Amino acid sequence: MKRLLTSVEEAPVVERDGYHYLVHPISNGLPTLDPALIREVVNGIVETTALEDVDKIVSPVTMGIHVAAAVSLVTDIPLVVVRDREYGLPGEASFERPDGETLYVNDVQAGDRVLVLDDLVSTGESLAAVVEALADVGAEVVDVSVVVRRVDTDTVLTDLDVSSLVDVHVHADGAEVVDIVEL
Ligand SMILES: O=P(O)(O)OC[C@H]1O[C@H](OP(=O)(O)OP(=O)(O)O)[C@H](O)[C@@H]1O
Ligand SMILES: Nc1ncnc2[nH]cnc12
Repeated sequence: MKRLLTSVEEAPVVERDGYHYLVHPISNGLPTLDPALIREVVNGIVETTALEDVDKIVSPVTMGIHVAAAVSLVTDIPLVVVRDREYGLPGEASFERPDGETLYVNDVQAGDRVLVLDDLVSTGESLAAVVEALADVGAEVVDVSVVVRRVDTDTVLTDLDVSSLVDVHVHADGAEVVDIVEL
C-alpha cells in the first residue's frame, strides 16, 4: 500500500485545543484526494474484509462516506449512511455520540449483516456507539473496518475488533506509520 504509506507520511499535523490532528486526504478530504489512493484503499478493504457475508455497508457521517461509496461501487453491496439528521422515517433509531451529537439509523433491519466502514478510529468511542446502536436494531455487525487507526490515544474499545489498513502514531510534527497491510 505504497500510496497510503506515502500519503500518511506526508500528511500535515495541526493542533486544535492541544489535540494533534492528522490532515489526511481520506479522513479530511484534503489535501487533495488522489483517485489512485482511493483505488488502493478500496482494494485494501476488499482484500482484507469478508464481504461475502455482508448485506449492507454502514458508514457513519462524515468522512467515511467517500470510501464507503467507492467500496459499494466495486462490490455492488448497498450502502446506508448513519446521519446527524432526523428523517422521521418508519423504524428510524437514534443514539447519542460521545460528543453529545444525536445520530440517526435508517434502513437497517433486524438480521441485516453489516460492515461498518469509517475513515479513522482513535479512541473508538464513535464506532462503539454506532455498533451498539446497530446491535439495538438487531443487525449483525460482521466486521468493523477503518482506513487509519490512531494508536497513540487511549482506546475505549475493549471487545470490539476493528481492522485497519494503516496504524499511525500522530506526533506534533508528523505521523509515523507503525503498521500497514501488505498487499
Ligand atoms: O475513535 P474516536 O476517538 O471516536 O474518533 C474517530 C472519529 O473521529 C472522526 O470523525 P470526526 O469527529 O472528526 O467527524 P467527521 O467524520 O465528520 O470529520 C472519524 O471519522 C471517526 O468517526
Ligand atoms: N483526522 C484525525 N487525526 C487525528 N486524530 C483524529 N481523531 C479523529 N479524527 C482525527
